[in-house]
Amino acid sequence: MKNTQKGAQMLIEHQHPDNKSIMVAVLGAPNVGKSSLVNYLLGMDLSVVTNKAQTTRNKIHCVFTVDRTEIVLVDTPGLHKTNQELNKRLNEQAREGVDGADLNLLLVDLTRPVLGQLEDFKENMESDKFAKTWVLFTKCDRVENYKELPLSLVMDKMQELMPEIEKGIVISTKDGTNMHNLTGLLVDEAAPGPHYYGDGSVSNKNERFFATEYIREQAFELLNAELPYELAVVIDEYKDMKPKRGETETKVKSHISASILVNRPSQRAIVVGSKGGMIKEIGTRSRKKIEAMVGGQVHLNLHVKVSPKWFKNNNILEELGLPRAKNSNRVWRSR
Ligand SMILES: Nc1nc2c(ncn2[C@@H]2O[C@H](COP(=O)(O)OP(=O)(O)OP(=O)(O)O)[C@@H](O)[C@H]2O)c(=O)[nH]1
Repeated sequence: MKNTQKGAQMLIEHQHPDNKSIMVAVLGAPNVGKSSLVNYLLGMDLSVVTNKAQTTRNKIHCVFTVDRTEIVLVDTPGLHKTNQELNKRLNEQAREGVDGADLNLLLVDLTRPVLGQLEDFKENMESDKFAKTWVLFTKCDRVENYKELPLSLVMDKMQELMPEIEKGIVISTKDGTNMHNLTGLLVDEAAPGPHYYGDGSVSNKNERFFATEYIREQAFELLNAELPYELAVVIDEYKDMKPKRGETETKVKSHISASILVNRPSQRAIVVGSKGGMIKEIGTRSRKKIEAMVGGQVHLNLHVKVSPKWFKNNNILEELGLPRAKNSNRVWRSR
């Protein structure tokens, strides 16, 4: 997906001799605040955020620049113990996220026991080798007197468990604690070289991908309990209509038909809601977000389909960008 700056000028700019870049994997357990961090640094709501665990299902490159430094954040699904096929593939996405990263940001939630989160991370990552890692202690706005916590002792223990850990930073994306500081540290850490994304892209994923994400995000927000985890969104049709003569670019209409897949017929009834109220609300909310992304009007058609055990179906998982085998879709060059 691209930002609005002119392509040719940007291609020249990305070759500038003063350019620097860094690839940063954003890792941690479900719900620790990975996507919130990415969106904060990006300055836009690109990655989906909900209060439910396991919202992010794909590794997503999110790109921003500070002066001549390009920072590529790789948002990843939360790592967790699992035997289920879908969850195994989510873990695989996170493992691929560290592949080729110059730096890992390992997020641990200050409102939960922190050492346990690190132990789980090491176990679920199934690797003994990591790039340089910084621990980000998240959600400090929710911890009274966090400054009095014995974090240097915790850091010593963490470094014993994982020697790649170089430093720890307390942050909050709610009140901005240390976010400016973190950006500066990332810029300092970047190495001289051309930008990975010189064409103005803000992500390696396209608008079609984010359309499914925003529909799923709204469904996650609006539906209760366990249902969201048995739900997926696939696009059936995505058509950009050219503006008619006299119409401005901003009036461009996209026609999107998408299906919300559920596992059982009873779930279909919940997603449709009484008199279609729930699906209508999911549609209205996600359409607004997609319109903000594409900068034009969107006509969104949503259907709910029962697709039993879709989360074990290889074809559907592949369509959702979750291949079985280790299969990196990196677009950057190695240094
Ligand atoms: N109070 C507070 N809440 C936060 C902060 N960062 C994230 N949250 C909340 O924590 C919840 C999870 O945030 P996400 O950014 O979706 O977490 P994630 O790690 O990407 O989650 P997964 O996609 O499940 O792996 C959301 O309700 C956020 O609003 C923070 O700094 N302070």
